[in-house]
Amino acid sequence: MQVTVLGAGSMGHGIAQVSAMAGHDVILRDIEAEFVENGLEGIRTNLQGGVDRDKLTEEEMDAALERIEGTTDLEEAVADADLVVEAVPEEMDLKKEVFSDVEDAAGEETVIASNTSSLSVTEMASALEHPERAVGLHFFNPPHIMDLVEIIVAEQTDERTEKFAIDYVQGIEKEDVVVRDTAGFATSRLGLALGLEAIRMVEQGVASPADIDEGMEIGYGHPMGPLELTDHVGLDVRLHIAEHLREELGERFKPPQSLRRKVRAGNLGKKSGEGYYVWEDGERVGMSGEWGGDE
Ligand SMILES: NC(=O)c1ccc[n+]([C@@H]2O[C@H](COP(=O)([O-])OP(=O)(O)OC[C@H]3O[C@@H](n4cnc5c(N)ncnc54)[C@H](O)[C@@H]3O)[C@@H](O)[C@H]2O)c1
Repeated sequence: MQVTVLGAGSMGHGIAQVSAMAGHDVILRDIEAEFVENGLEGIRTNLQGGVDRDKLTEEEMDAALERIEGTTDLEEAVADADLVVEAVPEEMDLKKEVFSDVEDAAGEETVIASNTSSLSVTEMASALEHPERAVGLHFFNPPHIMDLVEIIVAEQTDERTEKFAIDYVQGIEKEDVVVRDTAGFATSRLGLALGLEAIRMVEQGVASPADIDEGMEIGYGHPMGPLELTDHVGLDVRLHIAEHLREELGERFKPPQSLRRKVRAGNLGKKSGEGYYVWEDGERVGMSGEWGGDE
């Protein structure tokens, strides 16, 4: 089938890659040629990494790359698409505009999906004349490594669309969980609850960030502790989602003061070089602030 991905950023290029690896024809669209090219370059780098680690053959890499085309032209990108997945920035107005523009240029049967990690798919679907074709496909970062896709069923999503989404996710060899469209879905809500509590524990001096993380890694088998994960996701992103969930679900998602302070100071985690840890060249080199340097 033909899959179109809108937005060639962190998530979009990965979604294009896993779709092409599963044999789909893929069009990757962004607003500037440079962004499209960066996305395609990211896919080449990921696939070459897979070849280097013997995860796939050179032939499989070439075949996947052959199936991916880049463009900046929205109409051309969606005209023949069976599935469009948007991975544009997390802003409701933009997502609604993109949904509506896609519907104007796509066929009647095209399923229109959002990779939102927290926004209401039901609200996005309301921008469509045929909202029953809308669904959420919440991929995890990075899509070519992470096995889960959360399928978000909006109020308007019909059975055909839900089944289509499940078949697509299984076809790209990912695991699906089906979740009703509620704030934070299943994974963002639980993941954030753990992250915010860990931040409050650091504020209260319960333990150092490294000890809290190690407790969850070794004691609970989490691949990464909640504070290091917060640094990876971005403190600004977590704050934004916490504010949204507080509004929708109540005070238990109230963002801790230290999270706000760090964001105001520009300490956004790995991407800025400091969050709950200090980062150099993408590596964790120590703890931030009062926990002073060494771990
Ligand atoms: N980054 C993550 O860890 C993560 C994980 C799961 C879900 N998400 C969700 O995925 C979506 C994208 O996030 P990201 O981190 O990839 O963002 P990003 O900023 O890396 O990429 C977004 C891309 O969309 C492009 N874009 C903007 N307007 C567009 C339009 N009208 N049409 C096509 N492209 C457009 C931008 O130029 C940019 O290249 C968001 O909804 C985010 O919440 C992100």
